[in-house]
Amino acid sequence: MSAALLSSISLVPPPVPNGEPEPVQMPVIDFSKLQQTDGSRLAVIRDVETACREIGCFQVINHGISKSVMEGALSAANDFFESPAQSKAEFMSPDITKPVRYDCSNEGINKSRSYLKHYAHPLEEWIKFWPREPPSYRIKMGQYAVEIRRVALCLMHAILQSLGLGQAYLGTKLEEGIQLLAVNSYPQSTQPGVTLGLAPHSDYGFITILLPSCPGLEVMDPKTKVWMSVQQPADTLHVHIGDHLEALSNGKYRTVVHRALLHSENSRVSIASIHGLAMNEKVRSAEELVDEQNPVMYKESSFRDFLDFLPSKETKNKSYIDSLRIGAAE
Ligand SMILES: O=C(O)CCC(=O)C(=O)O
Ligand SMILES: [Fe+2]
Repeated sequence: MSAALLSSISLVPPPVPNGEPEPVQMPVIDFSKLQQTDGSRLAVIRDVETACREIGCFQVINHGISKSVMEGALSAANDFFESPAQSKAEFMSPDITKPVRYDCSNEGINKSRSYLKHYAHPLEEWIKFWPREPPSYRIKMGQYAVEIRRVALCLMHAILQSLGLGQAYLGTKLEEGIQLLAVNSYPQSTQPGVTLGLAPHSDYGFITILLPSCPGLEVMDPKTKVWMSVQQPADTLHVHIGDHLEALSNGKYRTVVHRALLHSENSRVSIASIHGLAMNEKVRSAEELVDEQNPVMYKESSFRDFLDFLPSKETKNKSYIDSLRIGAAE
């Protein structure tokens, strides 16, 4: 492992190199207060509502995931990408329905991102497909996957409450839902100025929780369309809203357009944990959020529909969320 890469596995973000925009502090949600039953939870639910409506992302503190679990997952990710090409190659496949997929082709939006994607819930069903190299990958990534899902479920219930639907709105559908880990690797930038690692896109699910080894994530301000460089203090988790939550909320909350830039001083790994409903479960705009002024704005769709959309011709002209928006320009 290179010294540069080793030094990037730390939860203390290195200083932002000269010439790059000042990072923006995102709204902060105190996760520990969501566990309380008194007014503190309601105050945090109001903060969740404001963050989701105004910017579509927030950061979570006091989530209870230990530093060693977070660092363990980042170092397992890093060690996987550093492992011999041969052990990564076994996961290369054009079939996007495979349980584990590695891609270093830098095609499409992956300007200079290599990634490993795999399902993570239920863990016992999927972990047997995960990489054996490095030997600690399954243990460390598995621990992180379980912990981050606990946080994700609580946040998704809080988001449903913030929409006025009640935290139990979807019954057990969130618990039965999928978790997909996108484990990303970006080289250190060799060019002066901004270099794209991952081109602008939104994530398909309800929420994505991101853990990076160093800065690089940018989110688009939904009002001004200006890119904001995300500041993620040590030990926090970055959460953003995905396409299916936009659809469920009937547009009250908007999916977050984001991209990743290469860092000028470090190579970078990030782990995106994507959470949504089960593969064939259709997401619909909540009836409670539909009235004469707010007619249904989205077609119903499932994760399976998203997988079918990816290789389709339609993908070339529009994003998945655009394909769901009723009345959007064809
Ligand atoms: O690496 C990042 O910061 C972003 C990753 C991402 O957007 C994704 O995996 O969908
Ligand atoms: Fe993303």
